[in-house]
Amino acid sequence: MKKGVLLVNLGSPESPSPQDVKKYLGEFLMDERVIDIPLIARTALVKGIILKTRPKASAAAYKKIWWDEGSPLIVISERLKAKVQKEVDYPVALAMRYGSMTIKKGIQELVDQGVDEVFLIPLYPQFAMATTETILVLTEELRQEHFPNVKIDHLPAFYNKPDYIEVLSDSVKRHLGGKTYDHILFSYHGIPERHIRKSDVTKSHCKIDGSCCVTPSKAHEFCYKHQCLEVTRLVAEKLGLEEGAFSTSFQSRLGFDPWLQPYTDRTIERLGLAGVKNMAIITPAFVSDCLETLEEIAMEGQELFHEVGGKEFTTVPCLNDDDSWSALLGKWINNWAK
Ligand SMILES: C=CC1=C(C)c2cc3[nH]c(cc4nc(cc5[nH]c(cc1n2)c(C)c5CCC(=O)O)C(CCC(=O)O)=C4C)c(C)c3C=C
Ligand SMILES: [Fe+2]
Ligand SMILES: [Fe+2]
Repeated sequence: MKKGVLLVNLGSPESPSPQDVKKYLGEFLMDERVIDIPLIARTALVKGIILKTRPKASAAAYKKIWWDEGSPLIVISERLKAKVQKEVDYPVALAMRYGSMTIKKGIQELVDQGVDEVFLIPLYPQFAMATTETILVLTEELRQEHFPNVKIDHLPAFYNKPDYIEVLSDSVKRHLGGKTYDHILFSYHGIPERHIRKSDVTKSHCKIDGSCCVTPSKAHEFCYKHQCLEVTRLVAEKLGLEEGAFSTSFQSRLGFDPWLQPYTDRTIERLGLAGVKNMAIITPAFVSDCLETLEEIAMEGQELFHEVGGKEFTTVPCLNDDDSWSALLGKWINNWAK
């Protein structure tokens, strides 16, 4: 069998125009694992409400972070792919869950090079139904329909792999440069609390309040909140951060359902009002910088912090195309191929 690798990230609009943003959001939010309500209600919510107002505001946000080469998330993922390719002897392709760089095209690109055994790498450290699961389900559907002779393995969520924690901690240390901060905030993309309950394989473990997340359980293999809290704990331990000098929060909520808490914007506000002058923020749910890190955190978050009396707001870049990150992916790929 000939082996190949498919890296998959979320995707981005084709351009920051309201039309392209609307098209992208339409595909993304109509995914039943992102907005997980019945089709009729989802269509009414997405097409009848969200797509009438959000594309204009989102397009303005995308314009602020767009690069000459395109969307930061796509450009960074392409740079990462090129570096991973240098680490391994197998063909590496890149696809996005939404948009024109489809998973089907990614598999086809590998098949055209003779590949019939694919290592699928969802580029998310933590499992969530809105990210890893939707990639795995769609890939399996595509395999059955178009590539029945191709074998596909995948890399599970890697949030607690010691080598990942080491690479992430080293990157954070390098970017924080030995300075001391009043507070270090680990901000993860939020999800509705309901998603946590749905992904609970035991059907009774997850209580959302966080107490369950520190009680060992089979549920943790698919519990986004547990996995986020673990990344914070493990990185804080590696960096020797003291209890109280760091915390975890969840950003980017949408709609009126309860999402994982505490919310990042309210946490930044609370920290500033409590007298924190100098804070750093790390975003380990994202492996590449994107709208949610470059605009929501580095721009909006900073503005909010200054409004409530904060002075220095340092954002740590994602792993992006760091040499140590591409080398680690190369190591995981070579281990899989053995
Ligand atoms: C119900 C809505 C959403 C869920 C659930 C959700 C989960 C989720 N998303 C990411 C990663 C990214 N999300 C990004 C953008 C983004 N996310 C949502 C909604 C949900 N995400 C929206 C509407 C948007 C678009 C922007 C906006 O209008 O606010 C991005 C950035 C993409 C880019 O082009 O830069 C990423 C990355 C994770 C990891 C996650 C669950 C764990
Ligand atoms: Fe999102
Ligand atoms: Fe939990």
